[in-house]
Amino acid sequence: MSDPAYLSLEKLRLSYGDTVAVEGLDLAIGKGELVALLGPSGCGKTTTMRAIAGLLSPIGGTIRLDGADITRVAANKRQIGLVFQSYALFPHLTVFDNVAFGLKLKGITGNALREKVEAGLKSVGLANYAARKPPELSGGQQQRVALARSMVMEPKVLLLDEPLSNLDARLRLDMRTELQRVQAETGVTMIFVTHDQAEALALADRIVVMRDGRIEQIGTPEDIYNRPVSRFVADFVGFENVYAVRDGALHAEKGRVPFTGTLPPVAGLAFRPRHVELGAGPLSGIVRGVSFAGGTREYVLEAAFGMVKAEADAALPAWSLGEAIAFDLPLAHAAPLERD
Ligand SMILES: Nc1ncnc2c1ncn2[C@@H]1O[C@H](COP(=O)(O)OP(=O)(O)OP(=O)(O)O)[C@@H](O)[C@H]1O
Repeated sequence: MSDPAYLSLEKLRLSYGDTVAVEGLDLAIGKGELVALLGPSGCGKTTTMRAIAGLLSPIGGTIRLDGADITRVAANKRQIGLVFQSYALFPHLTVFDNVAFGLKLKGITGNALREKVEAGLKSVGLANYAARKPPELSGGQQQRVALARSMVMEPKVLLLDEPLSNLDARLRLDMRTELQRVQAETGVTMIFVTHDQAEALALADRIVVMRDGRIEQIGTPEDIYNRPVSRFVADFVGFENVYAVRDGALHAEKGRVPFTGTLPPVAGLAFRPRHVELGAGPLSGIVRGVSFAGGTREYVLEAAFGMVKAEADAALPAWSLGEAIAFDLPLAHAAPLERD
């Protein structure tokens, strides 16, 4: 990340008619960075991408790329590539002609065209598939053709909207690696949209968590995973037990958690299920759910203050439904929240 503001969004405001979808968005992305926009459905991820691509005109704010104000520059003049979740390949054209399509529009022909297309296909591991047509390819291969088609245009920024969402779990993992490799080899700046936290954590240099058209938190995957700033982010990255801190006490949905230690001056505390200590401690709950999850067993406990999600090594003897368990929420493992 050499230049922290290769692409910058400043006070960006985006709407569909009277509906404001994105409000006051500030974001600076460095050259060569791989940034994930993460958030639930409807939080404004795609809308933000459409504005960066030039497919939606902002009602306020500025977009700068490589030192130039591109807020009002037409989409096809921005040098920004776009890969959508539906690959939108031309089914009747060969893989070669699909990848060549945009280059031809730019007037590139002959050997120069062939070399670029072949290099593009090689970069996504499809050098031997040039003569096939999209229906003769797997979903993952089609996705890679779409990636090659964007990459050969040598975009300054590549936008990927849910690029892996149509792939099965196995292909998804392969494509994650593929995206990281292409990004590392070409150094292209990439922004991708996902509502899958595992995907964002695995791929991104930085994650932008969005909520209701605003940014809730920006940080490295480690920041987001270990130090969520709010209940919203904590929920999103798997802290299933989130409590508010008020008047020196811990508050859950149904009342106070009878916590004896001194609480830090924060707005909330979040505990991952695997950090709930089962079998001993000052708290107690009845087992209302137990499920085997491979290496661990997941428990839902009903305590007086509400439900608690816990996890224990599957090698340990299992507690049964209806059994009462003592447990502890160890402060040492809690993530402190700046905002509830
Ligand atoms: N064409 C449209 N006309 C009116 N409102 C729209 C339009 N497209 C999106 N919206 C609204 O704008 C808001 C943001 O939508 P957006 O598609 O950016 O969300 P998203 O985070 O990408 O969601 P998803 O993960 O479901 O794709 C939502 O409230 C949505 O209903």
